[in-house]
Amino acid sequence: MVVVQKIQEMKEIAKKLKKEGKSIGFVPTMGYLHEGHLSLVRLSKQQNDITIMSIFVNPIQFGPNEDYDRYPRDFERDKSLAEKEGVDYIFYPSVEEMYPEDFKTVVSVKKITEIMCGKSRPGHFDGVATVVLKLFNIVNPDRAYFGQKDAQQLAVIKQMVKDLNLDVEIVPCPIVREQDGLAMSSRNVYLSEEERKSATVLYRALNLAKEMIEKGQKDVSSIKRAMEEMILKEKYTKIDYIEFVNNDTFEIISKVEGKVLIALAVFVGKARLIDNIVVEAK
Ligand SMILES: Nc1ncnc2c1ncn2[C@@H]1O[C@H](COP(=O)(O)OP(=O)(O)OP(=O)(O)O)[C@@H](O)[C@H]1O
Ligand SMILES: CC(C)(CO)[C@@H](O)C(=O)[O-]
Ligand code: BAL
Repeated sequence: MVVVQKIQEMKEIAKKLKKEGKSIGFVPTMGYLHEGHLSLVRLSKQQNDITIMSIFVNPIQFGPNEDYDRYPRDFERDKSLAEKEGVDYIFYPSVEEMYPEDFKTVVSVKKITEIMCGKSRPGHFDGVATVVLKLFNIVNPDRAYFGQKDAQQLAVIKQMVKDLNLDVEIVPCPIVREQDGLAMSSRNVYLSEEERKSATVLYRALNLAKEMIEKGQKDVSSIKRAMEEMILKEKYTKIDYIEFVNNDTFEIISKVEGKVLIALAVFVGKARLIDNIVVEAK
């Protein structure tokens, strides 16, 4: 496995691989790897000749009061996990390499970014779209792998790829969970032992919604109320949002119909955790 820190070098390697007729699978991450990230790598390895992972905690997708400084980082640990999984290249640039002093461009996907995480984290998806487009231009992947855990991010990237006619296939990957249902996230390390127990309520609340829908409940307000009650019963929790949207259009819905994405963000102590589930109403 090779670690590449310079953009020019990464571009030259990607160009050479393409010339040799090799397909490139790309797994963008912010590091502090867990089984969720590694599941993306495994799929990439099945579908491509070469797998490139990026590890970059992207400052422009964090708000001023968010956790950029304390976001967990451990490159040596990440390197050995990636190598064990068979990653061929890690692209690991510095902030200065990605954003030189005269950097001026923003990529902004409209509309679907006005709700959910986009509303709670103004500018977040501009930062994500900008860095992902840069990474695509550097790595030149045939396929790129994104987790369904960040469902809105996945929708933003798909929209950007479509709108800007990018030659990359976006491959969605299922959410990997701990045994008790908590979605794996680098941010889970922020949780104390007590908070970790409360954090299981995100997935429990999503399943409560699913059960209510399966029993015929179609009124979103009633389902949301039941979810809120369940979440707020747990210690250390504060709801950021619970949203029901059409899974294809990301339009907010008030009545359950067709394929619905139920997404939530909940603070458990200082950790802001997200999760979601797709439910198909009969
Ligand atoms: N539990 C998971 N299952 C599947 N994919 C995941 C999971 N967690 C993260 N991913 C995916 O891995 C990629 C990199 O995500 P990132 O490095 O932000 O990890 P994270 O653990 O989600 O961190 P964060 O704490 O910032 O949410 C994204 O495409 C993300 O959706
Ligand atoms: C896609 C991404 C690597 C862009 O910084 C990040 O948002 C993430 O890890 O999900
Ligand atoms: N996984 C999305 C990156 C972020 O929360 O900033």
